Amino acid sequence: MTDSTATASTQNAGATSGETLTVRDNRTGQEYDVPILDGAVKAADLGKIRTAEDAPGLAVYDPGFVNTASCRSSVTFIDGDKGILEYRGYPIEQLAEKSSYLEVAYLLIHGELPTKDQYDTWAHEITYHTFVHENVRNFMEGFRYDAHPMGMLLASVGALSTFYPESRNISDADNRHMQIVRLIAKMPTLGAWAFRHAQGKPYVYPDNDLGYAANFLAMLFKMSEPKFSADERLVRALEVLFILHADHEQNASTNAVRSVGSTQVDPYSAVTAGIGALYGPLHGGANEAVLRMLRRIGSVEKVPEFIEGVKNGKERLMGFGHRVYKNHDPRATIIKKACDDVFEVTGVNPLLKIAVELEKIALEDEYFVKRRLYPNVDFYSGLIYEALQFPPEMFTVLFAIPRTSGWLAQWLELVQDPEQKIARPKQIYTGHRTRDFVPAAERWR
Ligand SMILES: CC(=O)SCCNC(=O)CCNC(=O)[C@H](O)C(C)(C)COP(=O)(O)OP(=O)(O)OC[C@H]1O[C@@H](n2cnc3c(N)ncnc32)[C@H](O)[C@@H]1OP(=O)(O)O
Ligand SMILES: O=C([O-])CC(=O)C(=O)O
Repeated sequence: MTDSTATASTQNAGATSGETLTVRDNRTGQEYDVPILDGAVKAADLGKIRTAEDAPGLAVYDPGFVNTASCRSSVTFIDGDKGILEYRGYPIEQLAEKSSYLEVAYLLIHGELPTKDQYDTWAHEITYHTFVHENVRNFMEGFRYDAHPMGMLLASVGALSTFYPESRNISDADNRHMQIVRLIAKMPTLGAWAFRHAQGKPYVYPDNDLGYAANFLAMLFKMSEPKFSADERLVRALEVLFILHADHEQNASTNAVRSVGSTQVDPYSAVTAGIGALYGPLHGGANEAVLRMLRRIGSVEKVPEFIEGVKNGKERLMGFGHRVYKNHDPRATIIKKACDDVFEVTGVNPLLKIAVELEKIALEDEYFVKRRLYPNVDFYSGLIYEALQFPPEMFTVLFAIPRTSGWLAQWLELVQDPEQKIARPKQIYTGHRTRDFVPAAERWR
């Protein structure tokens, strides 16, 4: 039993469909009878008793992993009911206010805040690995003019693995460190090039004299909008967004990184899987979807009608709801405040009014209250990105870049974990059983 506070009765081992399994919570002494379905017990039915040992001989059926802990981790702590998020024990509010993205990346990867020397070495390493091989650049130039930047990023990160074949040796600590540095360093370069590609503009090389976020902005906007690399308030706003997006325990993309990483593949391939998962509109792609939704709604007057559509199941309120946060997402609160700082420089994004009205109506509406749906990290971030003149297609790239440090921290934890096994879930088979094959010539006669 891995959960020290709860055990289950094993008296029903070997039970089959239609029967029930009795599980006992040792903390409360309470016993539950849970139904057995096709040789499995629904994890949701097990309540607080969640380990596979609770149902000996049976699979635990848990679509979407609502009640399944896939790993032990010391990277990020979330209390979804209280709206608490901590990286390595440090509250997100303090990190967003007082730290820098590179310091947070160091913290996530190494587990502790850096000393001055450690930070200087780390920042130097990251800064001097921002350049990307010219053949990757040529590869990126081959994409269609309207290629989605997330698709370009995904493919380019996958391609990087071929430039560093030594990255397949994941048992060597120095080698692992080198790939972690390379990935964190090169993501902004690849992201900026994907953006320039869509704009039909020449790619801009990294400037090693600039900090992480400032360098990224320079590669994006140099020649067209130099003010974005100059205004410190905007650089800081981007830095804060990077900190807020750096990690979020076992979200879908991190789970993808861990799942692929569990095969002991190189970290570029594992992170590529994470980028693919993040691209989806129910995950990181929601920030792009929110902006498109706000534009489609068009005015504050149309908000009630839109909300009705959501309640009738015709629409989904993008940027709302979360698997873990059932009270509020602390990142959304910080981002909403950051909007004010950014809009002071750029002018207010007119879509803000629609977003605020959506939140106001939703938070008073029984549908959302009952389901405990609140704005998540993606609800307000797009408004800042748009004020910084990013097109919506870039929003998820702006998520993927900082999430790379979190993915890699979790990957590192995974490959160093002696309990780690290849991720290979069971299934509940619902198809045909053995039947005789009839050759095509006979079937089509
Ligand atoms: C960085 C991130 O990934 S943050 C999340 C970004 N994603 C989004 O913003 C997309 C919109 N939100 C959603 O789709 C969901 O809330 C998710 C994917 C984030 C979480 O999904 P789950 O934990 O599986 O919740 P689930 O889909 O079971 O929702 C529970 C109930 O709330 C409803 N619901 C959940 N989110 C929403 C929403 N945004 N709008 C309308 N209804 C919603 C569901 O329809 C369901 O209702 P029901 O019980 O009547 O069937
Ligand atoms: O944790 C989740 O499910 C999604 C999320 O908020 C994130 O990845 O930042």
